[in-house]
Amino acid sequence: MDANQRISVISAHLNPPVHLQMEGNLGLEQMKCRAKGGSAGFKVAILGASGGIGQPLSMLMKMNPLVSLLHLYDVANTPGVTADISHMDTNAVVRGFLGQQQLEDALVGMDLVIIPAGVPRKPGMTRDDLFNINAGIVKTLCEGIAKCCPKAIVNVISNPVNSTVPIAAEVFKKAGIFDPRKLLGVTMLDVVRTNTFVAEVLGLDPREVDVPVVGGHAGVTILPLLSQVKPPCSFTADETNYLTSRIQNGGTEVVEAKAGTGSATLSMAYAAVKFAESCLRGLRGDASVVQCSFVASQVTELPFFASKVRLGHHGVEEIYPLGPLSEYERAGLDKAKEELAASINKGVAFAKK
Ligand SMILES: NC(=O)c1ccc[n+]([C@@H]2O[C@H](COP(=O)([O-])OP(=O)(O)OC[C@H]3O[C@@H](n4cnc5c(N)ncnc54)[C@H](O)[C@@H]3O)[C@@H](O)[C@H]2O)c1
Ligand SMILES: O=C(O)C[C@H](O)C(=O)O
Repeated sequence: MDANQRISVISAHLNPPVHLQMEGNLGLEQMKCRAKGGSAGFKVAILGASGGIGQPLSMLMKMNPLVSLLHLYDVANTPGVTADISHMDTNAVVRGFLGQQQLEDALVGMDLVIIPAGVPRKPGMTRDDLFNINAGIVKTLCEGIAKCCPKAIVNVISNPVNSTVPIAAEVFKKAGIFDPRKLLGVTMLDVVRTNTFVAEVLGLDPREVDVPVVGGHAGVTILPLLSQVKPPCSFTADETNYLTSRIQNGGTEVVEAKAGTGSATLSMAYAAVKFAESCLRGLRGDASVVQCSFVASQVTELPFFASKVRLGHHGVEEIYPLGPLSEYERAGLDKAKEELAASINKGVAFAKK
């Protein structure tokens, strides 16, 4: 870097870097080069970065060595969050973007876009009660993605996931860029919770436990396949009932404990980073990266369904079948599919309006 460039970088840092139009002669393209630094890495945008999930998620992604450039976008408070996180002495370069007029700059060139933008539940609400506000937010953000980074992998966190993922798909179809491999609804928190609760019952370290959770991300659509638990073991009927109910109501447990101040944020940020890291490892070409996710699918007759997927260079490379189900799980699957069908249709109808 020559002296002029150094002066430009210093002056940019004296004025908090809220957007990429740097002073001096350091333009967007050069900035992207600098952001790559000496080491290879992926470019990741977080939309809704100032929120309860967005802030810890931004912090954890800044700590992730696979990330070289981190764009933090929100309609509020990104200057402060960006200034704060940018002081962490990790590799990723952080840039903030505030408000709709900076959405496109936030998205250009991104490899992975994570969307936790939108309102959370309060006690007494279902995730579907968030539809009226969050559907429009996700639609607008996905229109930006379609225009500015149509090849990016997209991780949708905003609820109701069972509807927001179909909305995103419709937006991408309308723009002519839909690639089902690249759109992933984040159901990782259900897996994280399941592993934790199962480990409690079995007296194991949760890191040793792995249970697939299929279906969707709301109430009865969250279907843990306890019969497929690793390490293999069996549960009594009471244990199965207790675990299934606790897993399906895990979100509500947090919403009620937070008593009107929001829903899961910290465990969600943890789960989102675990999932995003798997997507990045897939992009990098790591073998056998498998997670559960709500994706366009032919595993059932529904157009979207959560199940185990293998992640690779293009996103979802393979979707695994559900495997053998217990009678209890088969009954759960019927209930899950009925509710899921309605949520998917609602999302599609909204996006087609
Ligand atoms: N998929 C999951 O497992 C899961 C888990 C927890 C929460 N959630 C969902 O994630 C969403 C966010 O939850 P939270 O607790 O972080 O909420 P929050 O209210 O704390 O934060 C949401 C953020 O989104 C921003 N925002 C609003 N409109 C925006 C727009 N048009 N563009 C960009 N940003 C915008 C807000 O300014 C805010 O910073 C909720 O819908 C919640 O239900 C999903
Ligand atoms: O429960 C919620 O509303 C948030 C999230 O979907 C969760 O599962 O914690």
